[in-house]
Amino acid sequence: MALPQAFFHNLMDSISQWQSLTPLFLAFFGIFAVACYAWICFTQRRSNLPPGPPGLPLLGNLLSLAPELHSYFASLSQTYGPIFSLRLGTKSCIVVSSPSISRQVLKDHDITFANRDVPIAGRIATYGGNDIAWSPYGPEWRMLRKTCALKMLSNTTLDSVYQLRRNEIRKTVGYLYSRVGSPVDIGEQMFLTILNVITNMMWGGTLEGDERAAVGADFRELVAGMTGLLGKPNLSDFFSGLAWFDLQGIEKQMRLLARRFDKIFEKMIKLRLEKTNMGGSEQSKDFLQFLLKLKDEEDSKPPLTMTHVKALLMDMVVGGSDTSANTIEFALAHIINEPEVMSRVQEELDSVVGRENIVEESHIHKLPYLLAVMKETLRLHPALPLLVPHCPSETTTVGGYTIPKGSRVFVNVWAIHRDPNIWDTPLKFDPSRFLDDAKWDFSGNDFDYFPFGSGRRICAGIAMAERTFLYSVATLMHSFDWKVPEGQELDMSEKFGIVLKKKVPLVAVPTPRLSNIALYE
Ligand code: HEM
Repeated sequence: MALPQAFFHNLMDSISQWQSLTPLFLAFFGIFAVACYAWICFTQRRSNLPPGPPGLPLLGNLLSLAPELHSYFASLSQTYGPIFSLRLGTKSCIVVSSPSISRQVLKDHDITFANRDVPIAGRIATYGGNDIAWSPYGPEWRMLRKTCALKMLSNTTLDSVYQLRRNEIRKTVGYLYSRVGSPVDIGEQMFLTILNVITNMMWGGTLEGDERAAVGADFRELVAGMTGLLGKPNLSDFFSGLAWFDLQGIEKQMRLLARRFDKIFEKMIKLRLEKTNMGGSEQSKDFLQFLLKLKDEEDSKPPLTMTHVKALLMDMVVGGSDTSANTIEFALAHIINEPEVMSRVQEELDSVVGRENIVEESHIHKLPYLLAVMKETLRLHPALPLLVPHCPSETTTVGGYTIPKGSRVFVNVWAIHRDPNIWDTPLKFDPSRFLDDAKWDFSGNDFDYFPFGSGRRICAGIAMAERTFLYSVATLMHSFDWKVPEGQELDMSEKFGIVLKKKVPLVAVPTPRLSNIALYE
């Protein structure tokens, strides 16, 4: 259903439940609407906002938004240029779609734009925005980011928990071997593998067996629910006066999901504290234990509270799972779709790993073609196509236009990655473009290519994402040949959300390619 229809449908549903709307409320609403409109006209006339499509009184451009926001914004930039503005209710939104303007936002004015305009759904999901992704730029954000960088996402920590990744990926290989000849939902398998790695790093062996599998299934549903709600335009964000009514029910749904997450976190924290109190060899060195210890240290500044601890756990689960799993799913879809790419990936693996061994993480640095496949996948399908929206802490001039303090700034990295002025045959999946030119990496220094963002708010999990992708795809392509089920065709279309995903899940059939059965155990 198109967004405006869906939007109105929801709205009418909500309104129809409100049989008791009183004339007083309607009068209040009318005065409020007229006042908002007058105020917006007044401020717009005085401002030098970037150009943009004309909007309706009060609603602005809300009703013309298309569900696939990233491609819709790309098409608007063809008309209105590399920086344009939209008005969504009372909120100014700015969309940036060129390397030079992205550089101004994310590098020249990095500190000013290193803030977030936190949507209501984001605030509820993260214990009031007390996490890394939604905290405003400042000491608290710095402390949270440093804590994660040092204790969960650094190369040293990642090296020390390689065995966890290895165990999970070997379990997945074993499962796939049991499904030889049958269709497998690859995104689902990758999500569960990655989630198990992350939760293992967070709270170690706290859960075992069936209970662990049950928590995994629960998480997948919860993460999908949360990223879905985070990608939906919410009236309450665009008309703060209406937030109280939660007309689309987004706040209510998010509260339910957040409560379910919280229950799991509470349980893990309780179990971890019990184990820690038992002392001695029972103590393990997982992230949760480190956080709980840091929380009790009086000299930690700013102090780390229990709310922060839970919000960080949420960032790791929600930020780290769907992003990596969806990228792997897109990559495998392209590899399966392009026999030449599949041959080159497998030839490289055979020459570096050999068919008598299994892939180890130490191999991944010797696989330049596979790294090029990762870069090409993230060029065509950057996991966060509009990054996490930025927000200037003061009114700033960018590209000659005024960007008002508090506006929501979308950087359309998806459009830049497909710009024919930058890329030859931009819609073709061609990893070799990254072999010929080594200038593109994940550092965010080049604004032609920055799938992890750039500047202070660049992704905190790049090292983990890179290892997860390369190790998983290498293992899957080394152990199996893949094809789509008889009579089916691969559909490569995307579905927009705060995290981009495949519209149609990738289902493929594995065939073993290693002769020694022991390599699948
Ligand atoms: C293919 C995988 C991934 C991609 C493409 C990706 C991409 C991104 C992007 C584009 C941003 C926003 C940057 C900005 O706002 O300018 C971001 C933020 C973030 N990512 Fe990732 N990410 C991935 C995996 C991960 C993983 C595995 C983790 C951790 C386990 C992680 C944790 C975070 C966090 C905490 C932030 C917020 C940073 C901040 O606001 O300071 N990401 N990511």
